[in-house]
Amino acid sequence: MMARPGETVEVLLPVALDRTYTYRVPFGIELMPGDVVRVALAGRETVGVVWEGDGGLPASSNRLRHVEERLDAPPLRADMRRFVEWVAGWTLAPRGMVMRMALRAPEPPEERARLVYRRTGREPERLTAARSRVLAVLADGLAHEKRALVEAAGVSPGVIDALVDQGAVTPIALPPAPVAPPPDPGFAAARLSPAQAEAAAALQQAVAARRFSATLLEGVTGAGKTEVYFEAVAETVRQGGQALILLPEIALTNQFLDRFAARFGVRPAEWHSGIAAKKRTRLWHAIAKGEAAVVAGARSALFLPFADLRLIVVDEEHDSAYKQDEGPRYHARDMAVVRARLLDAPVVLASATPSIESRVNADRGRYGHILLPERFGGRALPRIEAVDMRVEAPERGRFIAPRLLAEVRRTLSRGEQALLFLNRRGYAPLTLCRHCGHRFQCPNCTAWLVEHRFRKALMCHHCGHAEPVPRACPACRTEDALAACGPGVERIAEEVAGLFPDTHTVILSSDLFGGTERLKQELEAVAKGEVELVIGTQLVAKGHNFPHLTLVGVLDADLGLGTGDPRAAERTFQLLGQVTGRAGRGERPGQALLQTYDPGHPVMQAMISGDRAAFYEREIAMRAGAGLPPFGRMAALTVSDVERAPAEAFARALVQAAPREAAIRVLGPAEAPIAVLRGRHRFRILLQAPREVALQDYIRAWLAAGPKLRAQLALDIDIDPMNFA
Ligand SMILES: Nc1ncnc2c1ncn2[C@@H]1O[C@H](COP(=O)(O)OP(=O)(O)OP(=O)(O)O)[C@@H](O)[C@H]1O
Ligand SMILES: [Zn+2]
Repeated sequence: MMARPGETVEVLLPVALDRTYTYRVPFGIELMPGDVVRVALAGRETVGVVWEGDGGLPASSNRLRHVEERLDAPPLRADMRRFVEWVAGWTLAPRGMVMRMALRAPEPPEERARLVYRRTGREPERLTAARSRVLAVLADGLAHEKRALVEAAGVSPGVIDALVDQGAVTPIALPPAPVAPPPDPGFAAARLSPAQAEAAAALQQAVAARRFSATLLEGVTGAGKTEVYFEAVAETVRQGGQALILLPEIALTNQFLDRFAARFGVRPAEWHSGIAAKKRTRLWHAIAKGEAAVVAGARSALFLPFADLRLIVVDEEHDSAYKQDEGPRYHARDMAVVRARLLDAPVVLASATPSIESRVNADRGRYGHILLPERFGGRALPRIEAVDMRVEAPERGRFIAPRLLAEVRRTLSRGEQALLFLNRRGYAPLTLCRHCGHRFQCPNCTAWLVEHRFRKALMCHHCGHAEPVPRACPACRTEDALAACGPGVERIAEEVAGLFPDTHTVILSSDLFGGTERLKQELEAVAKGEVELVIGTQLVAKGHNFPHLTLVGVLDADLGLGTGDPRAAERTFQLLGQVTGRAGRGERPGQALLQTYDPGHPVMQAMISGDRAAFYEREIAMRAGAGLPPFGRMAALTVSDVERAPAEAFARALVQAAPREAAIRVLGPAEAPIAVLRGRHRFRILLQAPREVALQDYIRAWLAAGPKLRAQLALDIDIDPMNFA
């Protein structure tokens, strides 16, 4: 509904509030929902969005502030406004905070034209040596950029300016190069296997239908799922629509971008926090104009202002990196399905190890289900065996069992690549004093400090606290008595260096010196086979294609089990499935060894037998029996305070105020497993309810009537929690 000068508009502001603010429309403009406006709030200027509500009323009060101006920005479209409402309603995050994610770069970009220089044909009044060198370069009759010209002629920029002043050279303004060159769907279509072709055809049909559909594309590791969904993307581009591909670790996936370029002739537009601000702004506006046809992005790309989004692909849909763990706590996979539904467009969820949620949706017919049960090109899945650490223990102070060591040797001697996987950064997860037993704990968190030898520091993996490793124990003052307990990847690297001193080894861990750029390079070197032995954390498990890798050794396959997380078995199954799935993707067959103290565990059994179906069946039955997601719904409320007592008292008061509702169980409060985090004491309340209960409505009503937060208290709401720490 339009609001005219003198009437009111409701404006949603990017602040932690649910409500909209009323402003008066100034003279000279009319405003519609979705318009991006600049307004003053509490003495500060801020950019907001005209929202649905009671706008369009006569502004009776003279005290009402007026809108400062409407920005020259693409309006937030109706489908995006509905999406914002939906995400806020689901996560119970303030609408303003969700809208903020949709308004990442509203200010119009500086579209600075590129200047190129050409000869006019007129001679300069005075011909110096420098000037004639420039004219010689320009003798090809083409237009050159200033920087190129300066370099080619070996002159200073002033020489070119002087030639322009004298009319010998003229600048020409070219429009800026497109921020996202168009992909060509016909560039190099892959030759698909019959199974792939069938899967691709089904997805292309879903795109052609231009209706909502959700499809689980489940294919074993190396099945070629990427090639399959690329065909759906191609179909979308052919029809003139836009496609979004979500990836969990987009900042690291040069390989993916190159594969896209091999298929479509150009790389897709990339959207993640590593993209420079200027480029992001240009991209944001290009996407709003419908110019960027394909975007590959992190979860925040869901909030991009697509003009004509007709396909969403969520690759590695099981990945827990899709859950945002601060601010609005949304799960990008689930919200991708919502966004697709609001757009009436298809969404494809791809994984070799689907989430239980998606599997259940597929089993129940809510999602389509496409299976690729075999690897591409007739390649075999790796052979997987357990190494029973109770009977095949490594030597004292070592972490690699003799059998795994022998396999590493054999692999290297054949000129193939091996990966040792341990999902733990640093050197040792615990440091203690041999003399008095003192353990190094984080001053801000209930967590042991992890020793990082390369950085020569003890670090907290929760808050980032770091301190130098002391010579003397701070408790008993004994010198040189500190002992490292347990291994991290750095310690494995030390063991390997002793055993294979001449082997080209690399550690891949998110805290590698040199950051993302270095990691990308190392990953590429691994893919090219330039590295013989890789030691890595979960970062190496994600979607990479390492054709030379034939052996994967998992040093502690039990690591993720035995936590209180209801998804512990599922997560471990996925992680082990992904990391072992890196082996044998090239010419040579692969194998994997899992070091475990519990080879009979259902997860280990599923890995060894390869009977994935049995694992899903069992896990789904267990969840159904216990009323756990996706059969029941959960929410976690975390109360925190800098002091312990008020946090606990408030959590208790909150539980006491919980309305009685037969179907909803309110558990707690209990101290959170990480009882103190970043200096805040934490108490947790868990809610469990059957699927059909509107849990958000219950929580909303409860909190509205319950005790009010005061002073340092904070309450954090997590619907469908993935993190129970
Ligand atoms: N039709 C095809 N033609 C040529 N090569 C293909 C084809 N399909 C797949 N491949 C190759 O097979 C390998 C595995 O494919 P891809 O990475 O898409 O598998 P995936 O199913 O995504 O595996 P994962 O789940 O482990 O990431 C890649 O090197 C890919 O280039
Ligand atoms: Zn800490």
